[in-house]
Amino acid sequence: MFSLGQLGKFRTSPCATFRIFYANMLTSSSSGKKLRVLVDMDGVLADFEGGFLKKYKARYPREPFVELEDRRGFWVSAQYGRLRSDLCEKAISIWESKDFFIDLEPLPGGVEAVREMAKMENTDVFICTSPIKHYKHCPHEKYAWVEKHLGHDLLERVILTRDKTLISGDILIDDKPDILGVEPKPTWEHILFTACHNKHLPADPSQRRLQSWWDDWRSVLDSRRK
Ligand SMILES: Cc1cn([C@H]2C[C@H](O)[C@@H](COP(=O)(O)O)O2)c(=O)[nH]c1=O
Ligand SMILES: [Mg+2]
Repeated sequence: MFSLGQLGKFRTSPCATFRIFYANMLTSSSSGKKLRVLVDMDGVLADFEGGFLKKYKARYPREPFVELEDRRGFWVSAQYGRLRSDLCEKAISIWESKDFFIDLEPLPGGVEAVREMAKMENTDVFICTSPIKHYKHCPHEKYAWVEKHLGHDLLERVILTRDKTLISGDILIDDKPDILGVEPKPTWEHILFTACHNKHLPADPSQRRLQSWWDDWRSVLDSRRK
């Protein structure tokens, strides 16, 4: 704030000076000083893998399946297709069904972490998630999941996109190891969130990880603050 002495040095009137001062304050807080955190949903906030396996076993009790500890690679459908070619379609039928996305359980600590981020000063948090192209249930249920677990206000912060490289942010917390799209140089640093399908990948010194929501995500955010 300015002292009265400092105000005397301004050529404009005190009222005009305060108007300029507050305008500058508003401009600087909305011009990129806040840390913008993008948080993925499936595999980061919502237990996609656990929910899939439970519903797959219930619908196809006699078919082979992959234990979560044996999961390799991001695409469930690809691994099931390698097990037996027709199982790829059976896997897809699970997440294309009504109530798949809304029924996903929250992953431990995720909802609490997002709620805390949303209250942090100088931080803007967004839920950044890719819907499936079979759009009958998924987009609606993703919004419903956010409302159910994070509350109505967080609906303002939902971004549905098939291409996360187009979204600007400082950090993207996501379980998919390779996040590609039309923008070759996304603005965010990708923090790889550990999941059953990516935990065996060799350590990559150029990519930071969060092992879970019990890991020190606050320090990761702080490390990107300007
Ligand atoms: C494993 C797997 C996932 N999907 C779909 C399901 C979700 O809508 C997205 C992943 O979204 P995220 O924002 O990257 O978490 O992909 C799929 O179509 N096939 C799969 O095998
Ligand atoms: Mg994900």
